[in-house]
Amino acid sequence: MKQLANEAVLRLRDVGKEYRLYPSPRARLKALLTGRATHRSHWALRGVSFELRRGQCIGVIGDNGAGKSSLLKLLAGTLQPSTGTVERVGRVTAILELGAGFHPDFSGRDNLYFGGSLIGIDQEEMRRLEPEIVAFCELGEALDRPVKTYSSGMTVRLAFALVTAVQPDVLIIDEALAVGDQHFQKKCVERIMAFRENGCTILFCSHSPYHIRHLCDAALWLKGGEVEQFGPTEPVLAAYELHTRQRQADFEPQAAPAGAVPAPAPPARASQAEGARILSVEVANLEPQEGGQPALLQGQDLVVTITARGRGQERPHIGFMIEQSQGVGITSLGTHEEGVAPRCIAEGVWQVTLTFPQLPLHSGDYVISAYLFDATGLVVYDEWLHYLHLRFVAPKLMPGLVQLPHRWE
Ligand SMILES: Nc1ncnc2c1ncn2[C@@H]1O[C@H](COP(=O)(O)OP(=O)(O)OP(=O)(O)O)[C@@H](O)[C@H]1O
Repeated sequence: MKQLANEAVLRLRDVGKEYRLYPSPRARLKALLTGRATHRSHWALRGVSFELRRGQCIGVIGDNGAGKSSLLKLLAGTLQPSTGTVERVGRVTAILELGAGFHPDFSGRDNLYFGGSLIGIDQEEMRRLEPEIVAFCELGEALDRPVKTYSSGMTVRLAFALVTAVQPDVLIIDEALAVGDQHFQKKCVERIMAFRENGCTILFCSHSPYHIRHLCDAALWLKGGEVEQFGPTEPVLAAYELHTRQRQADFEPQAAPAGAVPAPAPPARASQAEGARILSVEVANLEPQEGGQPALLQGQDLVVTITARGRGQERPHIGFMIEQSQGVGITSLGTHEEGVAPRCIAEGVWQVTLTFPQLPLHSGDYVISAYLFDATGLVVYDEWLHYLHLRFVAPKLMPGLVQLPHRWE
């Protein structure tokens, strides 16, 4: 069958998922035996309808408990919907709960055949794929040891190599990739990107707005089990970030009054890469203000210096983002995207200075974030999200957000 570029590969119609909560295991058994309902029901998803087309990359976002994992499991087919239908076209592969299907007493190699048969790879095909999988997972001699002797990182490597040995039509990924070392994470991301270039539809759930912004062409925001928004990434992400900030403000009644902006906050996320982290983010010519007001930028140039420690000898990449304080993204930049190499200022310590001459923004309050990436720019080592709020006063008062390059005739 000829496959059309905009053909739907996944279609959900009015999908709901109910979890039944019993007061005790005994009550569950009793309900089973008597057929009388003694449970409390919890609808983790309700009325979810959308379509994914071939080649789309979708990021799923939402607060804890919004139903993201339940949705991914329904799409993967490891969970059945309580209402509605999920239609899949072609091969759907899920990287969820990696390694959960392995048999602990079998060797890694035997588990390839065992696990492969569960995801539709027969013995003959596995014999053909085995050398590639073995090379990718880099387990060496450990491959012939029982899986129960593996670390969680080793299990993930084997499982990832197995489930991605054949390019699927749809790839579903949760945060499982956070396990495993940076070297392997990078390989995984590269493989996923290659799938994407070959027209595979990718759906992933991530708490990293950077990855969603850069990898996805659409975002799906789940709120309380329902689709709050589904559409092009940027507006959905901006709306979600605004919601997150409002939620935070509701939870922090002691925080500064409306309009006031907090002083530099500690980093939003500590680095997980051995030692790789942002060391400082400095903005030149900032004058602190009283009464919780954001620091005032003196002059018209915005000059930001970001210093970071890399991983070993690797030359990392550095990213920057500026947004309106109320959550509208303005620009994000990365050295990897512009072929810029951060300068080395001490062993393993790197720095960039980013200058926006005559900052073309209108007067207002802004917030900046800094990112540290690996040498490919794919893996985020560290992120200081909304690190510094600042106020900028443009020479002229004009409505709007930014002065675009323009020409009058
Ligand atoms: N097996 C289960 N039995 C009962 N309730 C469940 C079960 N799995 C999930 N839930 C509930 O369903 C809701 C959605 O859970 P889900 O794990 O899908 O959310 P999530 O968006 O992935 O959350 P998180 O970001 O915290 O991982 C939550 O209220 C959760 O407590």
